[in-house]
Amino acid sequence: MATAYLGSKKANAAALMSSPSSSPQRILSQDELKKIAAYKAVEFVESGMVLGLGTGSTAKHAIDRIGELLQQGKLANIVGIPTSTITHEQALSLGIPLSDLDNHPVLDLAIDGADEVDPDMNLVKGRGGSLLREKMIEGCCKKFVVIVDESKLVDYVGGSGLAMPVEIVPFCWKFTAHKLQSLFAEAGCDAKLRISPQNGKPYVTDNGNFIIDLYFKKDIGDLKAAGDAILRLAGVVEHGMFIDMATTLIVAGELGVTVWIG
Ligand SMILES: O=C(CO)[C@H](O)[C@H](O)COP(=O)(O)O
Repeated sequence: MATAYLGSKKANAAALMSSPSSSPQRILSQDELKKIAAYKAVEFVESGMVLGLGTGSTAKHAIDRIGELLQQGKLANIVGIPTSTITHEQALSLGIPLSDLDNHPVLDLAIDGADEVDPDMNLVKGRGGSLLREKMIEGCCKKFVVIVDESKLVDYVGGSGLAMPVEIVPFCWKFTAHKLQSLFAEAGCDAKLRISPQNGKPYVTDNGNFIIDLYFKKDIGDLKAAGDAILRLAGVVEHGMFIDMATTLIVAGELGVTVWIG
């Protein structure tokens, strides 16, 4: 599969958006594309690195690959910092040595998926529920490599019509959900408590919190201002917009892999 290395965010966003994602003849499955992006990202990993290990079906492929390379002796002395309990368990099962931010406050590299990527490499993350730990860990990395299949590319944050998650404390969650919805009334925001499909109860994060999923009908505009307004609400722990955090974006599509360096 061909790889293109691109440098300028705006120009290449346009190029990526015009890639033929709507082609009627789909050759590779979405999961195969995720795996291709993940394996490409692992090419950035070197022995001795402290690595942020992301969460989700795309990041899972990268962690499997890191485990495989360690077992083959092609990588050594890796320290992984997992972004969720599920990733912690996966990494442990693969024999990847693990640590945490208390012991390794600066990471060499993190690899993680995303739910949306806008033309400026701003992300929506957290549909898998791990946004707080992801943001803490990925905010401490010298390099943050984001891996997606081309379906994750959007014109603007919220543009997929799917959720922008916000982690909140459980105390009076309806009050906080209402405040969040009111904040984005002009964008036609709908705020919904995330429910666990396993037990029909509120979804509880690794940190014991709830998640409110925000759905926007329109572009919310200034992301930094929106993020700051969300964080000013008492009851909010963190939001799923990762603004100006990604340093490298790897997109796998039907025509090949694009490595987009911000
Ligand atoms: O933010 C995340 C988890 O909290 C994931 O990175 C995001 O949901 C993408 O998941 P997937 O790789 O399964 O599509």
